Amino acid sequence: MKESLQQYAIIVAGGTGSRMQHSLPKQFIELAGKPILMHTIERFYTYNKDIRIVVVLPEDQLQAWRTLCKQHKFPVFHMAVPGGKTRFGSVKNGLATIHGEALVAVHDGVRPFVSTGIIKAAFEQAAESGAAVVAVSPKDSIRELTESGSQAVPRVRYKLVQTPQCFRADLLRAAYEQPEQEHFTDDASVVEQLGAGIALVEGSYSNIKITTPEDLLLAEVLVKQFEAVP
Ligand SMILES: Nc1ccn([C@@H]2O[C@H](COP(=O)(O)OP(=O)(O)OP(=O)(O)O)[C@@H](O)[C@H]2O)c(=O)n1
Ligand SMILES: C[C@](O)(CO)[C@H](O)COP(=O)(O)O
Repeated sequence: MKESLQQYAIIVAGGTGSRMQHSLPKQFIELAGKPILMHTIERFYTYNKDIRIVVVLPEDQLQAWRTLCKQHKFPVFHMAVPGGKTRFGSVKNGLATIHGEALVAVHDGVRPFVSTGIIKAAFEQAAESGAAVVAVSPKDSIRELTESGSQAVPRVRYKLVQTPQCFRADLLRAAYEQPEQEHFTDDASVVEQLGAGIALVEGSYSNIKITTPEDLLLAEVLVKQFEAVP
């Protein structure tokens, strides 16, 4: 039987959160008494106590993060590294700390409501096929913008992509050797550029990316439900 590979999580939290219009980068805003980023890290540790966690932070926040971890007596061991100007640069910096054969999940630091079941399913699929991405079906109708206005498109042909996005480490490394391109909005788009197939794993409508102020209101509700039924 093949031994299972070491699992890593790169939790990207190197952004400024401009759309949140808050005085703090959104990953540090407190939810139920601790920064959003701590909730996110805990999800991966709850899933697997042996996972190795790499947290990517804005360079000027590294010291502040260490202080926050001390203040909150945050128990989860992790490596913290400085981010890049873009998400692509931040993932690349996180990936540079990972060597050898492994499975790597890339997850947004501002998606604290990912379930352990989804993390498990994404890792299992990546172990089988090399690349797996969590996604949900759209609930709204979709229109594509055209030169003359817009046009309805069949929504059954679309998925909304979330994180975690899990990959065999060698595939992810090769992908992030490529020069950054404008259409690289997530890790799957970078890996796909190599010609690799991407498997989809069912996500959850609770696995929101906290992006704009109204997401914080929703997060206040979700965190209560999540703490009751993790
Ligand atoms: N240079 C960057 C930009 C983004 N991210 C991370 O990627 C995730 C998803 O990005 P997004 O929600 O866009 O975060 P921000 O870039 O911080 O937000 P905004 O675009 O509103 O400024 C976040 O956890 C964010 O911290 C990162 O690690 N490094
Ligand atoms: C990676 C991602 O969360 C998948 O939905 C998304 O692409 C991030 O986009 P953002 O513009 O960096 O928030």
